[in-house]
Amino acid sequence: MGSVGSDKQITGWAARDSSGILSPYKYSLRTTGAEDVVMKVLYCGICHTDIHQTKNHLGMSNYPMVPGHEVVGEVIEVGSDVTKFKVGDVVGSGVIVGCCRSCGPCKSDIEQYCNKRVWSYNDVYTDGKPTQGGFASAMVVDQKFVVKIPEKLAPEQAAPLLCAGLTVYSPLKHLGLMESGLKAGILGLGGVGHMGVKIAKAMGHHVTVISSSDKKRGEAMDDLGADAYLVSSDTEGMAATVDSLDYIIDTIPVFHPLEPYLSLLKVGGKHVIMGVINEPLKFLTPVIMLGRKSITGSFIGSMTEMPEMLEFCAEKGLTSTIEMVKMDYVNKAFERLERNDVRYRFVVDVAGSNLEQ
Ligand SMILES: NC(=O)C1=CN([C@@H]2O[C@H](COP(=O)(O)OP(=O)(O)OC[C@H]3O[C@@H](n4cnc5c(N)ncnc54)[C@H](OP(=O)(O)O)[C@@H]3O)[C@@H](O)[C@H]2O)C=CC1
Ligand SMILES: O=C/C=C/c1ccc(O)c(O)c1
Ligand SMILES: [Zn+2]
Ligand SMILES: [Zn+2]
Repeated sequence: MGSVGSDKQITGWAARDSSGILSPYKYSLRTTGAEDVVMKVLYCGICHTDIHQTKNHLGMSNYPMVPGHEVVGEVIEVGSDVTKFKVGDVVGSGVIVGCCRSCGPCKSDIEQYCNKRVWSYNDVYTDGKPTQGGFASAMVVDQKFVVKIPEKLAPEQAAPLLCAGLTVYSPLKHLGLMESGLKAGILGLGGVGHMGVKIAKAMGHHVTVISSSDKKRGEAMDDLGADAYLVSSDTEGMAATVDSLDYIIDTIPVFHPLEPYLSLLKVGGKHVIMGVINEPLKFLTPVIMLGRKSITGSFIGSMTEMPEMLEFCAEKGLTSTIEMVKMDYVNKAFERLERNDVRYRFVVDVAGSNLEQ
């Protein structure tokens, strides 16, 4: 297996243009560097960001693009200076695979905010080659950006934690929102949102799901354990919830008005924006001033928080709720995710899809 990381040709599934349609694509892995971990990809979750990127919603996409940043794999080779991992370990990697290591954010262990961050795909690595993601038979990742998957977690269910789980855990920790008894709003019950419900419940919060439809009510309450379910177009329900929430995790991936949701926050409440939205959001200033409310954003989490979040999930018995598919279903899965037809994360069984055949 030692040759896999030595400019070996592998197969991934790549988008070639903004249609976003993925098809098999052969490319070479970089030669294994001293700090590199080579993993055979086992599973990779499909995040809504993969749609934004493959369909060029942000106008910055380069093709061919192999997406996928919720990657769980088995270590098949390690570089000479790798100390944290050995062959056979089950490991994960996420959205970021590189940073400068010398700026303020890097020195403060919040390297996700490094302006020289290297994205796991649709970016250029330090060797000048394009980065490619987890919908591929293998990946090479610097050990700093690799995490061990706790044995208590099933690898396929751990995959969505590497982006969706971390994206919720990090702002709750950073904003001091981990104490029990808080009142949470989870806006948009998709991949990130469903982990929001599970993580907030595990922290002892009272969780209200705020959804665009009534379709997920039963599952949200019965399966995910939400305490309340509010449809955003239900004016009476929204009015009854005004001034009651400590925070809202906003995962809506498209333009939406903020004022109806900001009014649900208590004095001092926090609206945390997660969605990647390519047009300006607007709101009238009194809605935040007359309540000292904050609107903030948050981007994944750090590599220090990653193992902490996985351990939190393992200890609390939290897993993601997934629909597992093979790679030949990936285009259908993207299409279903885009039309809000998944409960709650697709995970591709990459190793079981025999990409190298
Ligand atoms: N900041 C960060 O670090 C991260 C950002 N993201 C971004 O967060 C967003 C959500 O990602 P993810 O959870 O994977 O996406 P999903 O598609 O899985 O979930 C989004 C949810 O938002 C709601 N929604 C979808 N379309 C609309 C619409 N037109 N109007 C109102 N509500 C809508 C739906 O919930 P319901 O049916 O309940 O209304 C849907 O399930 C994306 O923009 C993604 O790029 C993702 C990960 C990390
Ligand atoms: O899924 C994780 C990535 C989120 C993300 C946040 C901000 C941004 O500009 C992106 O391109 C992606
Ligand atoms: Zn993601
Ligand atoms: Zn940096």
